[in-house]
Amino acid sequence: MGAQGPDQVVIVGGGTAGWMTASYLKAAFEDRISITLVESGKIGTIGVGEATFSDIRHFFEFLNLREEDWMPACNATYKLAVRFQDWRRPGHHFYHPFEQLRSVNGFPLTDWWLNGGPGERFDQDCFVMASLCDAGRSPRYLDGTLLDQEARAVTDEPSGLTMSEHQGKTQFPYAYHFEAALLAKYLAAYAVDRGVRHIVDEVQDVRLDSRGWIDHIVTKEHGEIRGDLYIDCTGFRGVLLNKALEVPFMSYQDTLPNDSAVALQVPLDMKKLGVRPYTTATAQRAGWIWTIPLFGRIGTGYVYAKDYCTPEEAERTLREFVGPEAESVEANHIRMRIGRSAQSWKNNCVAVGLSSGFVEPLESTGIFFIHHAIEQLVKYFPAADWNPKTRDMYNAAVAHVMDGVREFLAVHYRSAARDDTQYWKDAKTRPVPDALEERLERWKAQLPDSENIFPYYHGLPPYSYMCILLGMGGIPLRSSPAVGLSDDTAAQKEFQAIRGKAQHLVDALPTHYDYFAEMRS
Ligand SMILES: Cc1cc2nc3c(=O)[nH]c(=O)nc-3n(C[C@H](O)[C@H](O)[C@H](O)COP(=O)(O)OP(=O)(O)OC[C@H]3O[C@@H](n4cnc5c(N)ncnc54)[C@H](O)[C@@H]3O)c2cc1C
Ligand SMILES: N[C@@H](Cc1c[nH]c2cc(Cl)ccc12)C(=O)O
Repeated sequence: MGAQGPDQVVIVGGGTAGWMTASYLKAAFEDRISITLVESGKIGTIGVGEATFSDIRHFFEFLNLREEDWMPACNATYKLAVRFQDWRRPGHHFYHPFEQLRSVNGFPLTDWWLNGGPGERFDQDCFVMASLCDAGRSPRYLDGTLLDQEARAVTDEPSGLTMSEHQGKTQFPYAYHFEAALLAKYLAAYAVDRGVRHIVDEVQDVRLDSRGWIDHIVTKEHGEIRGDLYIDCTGFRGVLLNKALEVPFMSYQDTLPNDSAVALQVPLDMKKLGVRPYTTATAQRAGWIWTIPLFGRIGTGYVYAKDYCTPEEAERTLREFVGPEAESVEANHIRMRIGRSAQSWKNNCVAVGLSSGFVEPLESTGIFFIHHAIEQLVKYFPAADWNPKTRDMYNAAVAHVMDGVREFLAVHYRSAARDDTQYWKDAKTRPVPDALEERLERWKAQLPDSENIFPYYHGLPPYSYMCILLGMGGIPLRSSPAVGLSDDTAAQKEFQAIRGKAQHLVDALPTHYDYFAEMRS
């Protein structure tokens, strides 16, 4: 250990979590810490074609990586929204977009929409992005400029803030789709180039000292490896935190029953078919199917609850959904551990990634959890005295993010109008996390705002809750009485402005495919 504190870091696991952590810590502390990353050559990583939050741009900025550098290497595309298909009824869709919701006279535009919006679709009337998604547009022009003046101002946003500090200040207009396994490979080169020692070997044992702290790990071929701080990035196995240090795992299964997935990577002729600029989540009999457009292929998979559907049935449903293009592609069946570790940091071990916690990928939060954990680890990096208060603050921040996202996902199922199978009927009566029942009652009286959603930072702003409640259609909502009593001229003008801007952008912007064909040429 150095004079400042722990400076020998050992990371176990070479998936997205392991390499994101190694590269970020190197960017933060350079050669003032030494990092060894051990990954098994035999135990595979999870990588299915992932979607992200927009905040991940801060990760790339921190590493000084530009889109032109990393995106082509990861088959990445832009994500303007999540499209929820068939959650209300077959044939219905709505978007949860990356776009700040406008307010008029102190009320969100959605409140005015409930009182008398111009059309049937709240997403198209209140957000420009819904029309861009329907039309398959890129958020950038072919020369790389962002879609409009307002969004350009967002790129001048203050730098050097963590994600939680950015929340509510600006809303960047897009996130990404990419192959997480390729990102891990790309970041491995970045990290090794900056001095990270990379060992391919299996950790067979974790030896503790008399206080129960990790003393060293034992590998199959490289013997003992010692460090001050150990980072567990071993995925659902939780080799260090859950197994060796016996930190219990708290399941979220009572409120979020989906525990299984079957995934396919399907090569497609994107030139012919185009590339959708959004993630699609299509409701199914016992769960939902994700469709993530990558460059040259789609990542797709059925997330389901095995209490309601067998793996064979799930694979059959997925293959029928995708069509003949998937015939020669092998399916990957995955059991998901849904919930979080009781503490993600115990003694000298911090878990990052699936070993820390995971919820089903409905709102693409896995990589957001990793990014958030790494930012918090830097913020609360231990000193020589290993002050337990630092650890406690880290554990609270990480737990809040996951518990908050758990609530947000539970809202999706509780509010979905669909009730055609036992799975969807049970979704209406399944218990929800503490305090959400009361929040739902409040939202029936007044749309969600920052005062009445989950009270700690968890990545989701109030407008995200509004989108889900308005789109899912199963919970009665009403506009504020004050909106009904007010002159709505300004609101109607705003609706018109959105429609006009959407039309202009649909006409002016290139297709999503054309943008990436140009970027790669
Ligand atoms: C079905 C599904 C869909 C998902 N979709 C999304 C999405 O759309 N968006 C998103 O943000 N996230 C998504 N995720 C989550 C995302 O894929 C993961 O968070 C991410 O890939 C990080 O995984 P990881 O690195 O924690 O674990 P893994 O990828 O499982 O890596 C574990 C690593 O630990 C190593 N290891 C394990 N045991 C040992 C040992 N004894 N010795 C040495 N090494 C060991 C393995 O070799 C491997 O390198 C999804 C996850 C699943 C399951
Ligand atoms: N901080 C997140 C929150 C967010 C705001 N809008 C959306 C939309 C979707 Cl689909 C996911 C997430 C979000 C972010 O900006 O990424």
